[in-house]
Amino acid sequence: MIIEPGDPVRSPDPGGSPDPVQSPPAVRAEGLTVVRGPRTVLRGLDFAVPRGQITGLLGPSGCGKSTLMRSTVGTQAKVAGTLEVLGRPAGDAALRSRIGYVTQAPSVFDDLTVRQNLDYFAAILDPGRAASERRHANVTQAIADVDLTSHADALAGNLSGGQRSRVSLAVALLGTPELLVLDEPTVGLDPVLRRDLWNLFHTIAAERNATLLVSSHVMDEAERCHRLLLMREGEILADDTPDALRERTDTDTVEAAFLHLVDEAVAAASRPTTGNPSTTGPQPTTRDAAHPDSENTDSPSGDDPRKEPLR
Ligand SMILES: Nc1ncnc2c1ncn2[C@@H]1O[C@H](COP(=O)(O)OP(=O)(O)OP(=O)(O)O)[C@@H](O)[C@H]1O
Repeated sequence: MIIEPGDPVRSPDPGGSPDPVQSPPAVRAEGLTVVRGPRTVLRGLDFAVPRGQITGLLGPSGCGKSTLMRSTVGTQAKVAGTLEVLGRPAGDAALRSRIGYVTQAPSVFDDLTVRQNLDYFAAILDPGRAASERRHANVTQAIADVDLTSHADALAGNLSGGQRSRVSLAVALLGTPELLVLDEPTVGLDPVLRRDLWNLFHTIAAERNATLLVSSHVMDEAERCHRLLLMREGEILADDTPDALRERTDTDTVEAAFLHLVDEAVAAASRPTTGNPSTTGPQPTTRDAAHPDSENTDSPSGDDPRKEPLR
C-alpha cells in the first residue's frame, strides 16, 4: 500500500476497533518494576494495552519509554512484577514471530539494498525454497507499505535517516505481527512523512487488527492514538483516551493535560502522608523468564521506588 502525500490524516476511530472489554489485552502489567544499573527506572507499573488499537506511550526523555518497550518485547534484564504479552509471559520464545519491534536506532545492514535487507529477514522468518514466492510477495508489500518502492534497489547506507527508519519498520511488518512495538518511529521525519506513517499505523491497526504500542515525546502525536499511557519518572501518570484526558483535566490539548497531571503529581508528592506507601503499593511477584540483555547486575533490593518522591 502506498500512502499518497495528499491523504488526509485519519483520525483515531475507537468505535471501529475491537471492544477492549471483550478481548483480553495485548499487554498486561502489574507491579512492573525494572532496574537499570543503579536506578529503578520503572516503578511498579500497572497498565493494559488493548488489542487492535494504537496506544501511545508518551513522556519526557528518560522517563522509561524504551525500557517499557524492551521489557514488553523481552530484551530487558531485571524485570520484576507481572508482564503478559499476547497471553504469555514477556520474553516467551513463542512470542518471537508474533511481535514486530522497531528500535530507535535503525537496525539495517548498510551494505545491502533495501530489498536485500528485507530478503534477509524474510528468509529467517519464513525459510525454505518452497516459501520463496510468498517471501518475495511479502517483501514487496512491506517495502510498499513504508513507501520505499522507488528506493528498493538503493543501498541502505545511502538512504536518509528517515528512509533507514522506514526500512526498519518494513522489517518489523514482515510476518504480519499481532503486536508492533515502535520506539519513536517518527523522530527526525518531516511533517509529511510523519503524517503518512501515522496513516500507515491506523491502516495496520484497522486492516490487520494489529495492536500498536508507539512511543513518542511529541505531544501532538498523542492526538492520533486511541489510548495513551502518559509517563513521567518511571511512573504512569495516566492511562486513558485523549478525549477523556482532556475532559478530566479540563484542558484543550493532551500536552496541557500532561502538564496538569504533572503539577498534580508534584503537589501530591509534597503533601505530608499519613501511612507508609512502601507497604501499600503493589509488590513485584514474578520475574520475566527471558532476559537476553545482561546490562544490569545490581540488586534492586533497598531501592524501593515507592519510597521516592516524584520530582
Ligand atoms: N543501558 C543502560 N544502563 C543503565 N541505565 C540506562 C540504560 N539505558 C537507559 N538507562 C536509564 O534508564 C532510564 C530510562 O531510559 P529510557 O531509555 O527507557 O527512557 P526514554 O523515556 O525511552 O528516553 P528517550 O525518550 O530519551 O529515548 C534513564 O534514566 C536512563 O538513564
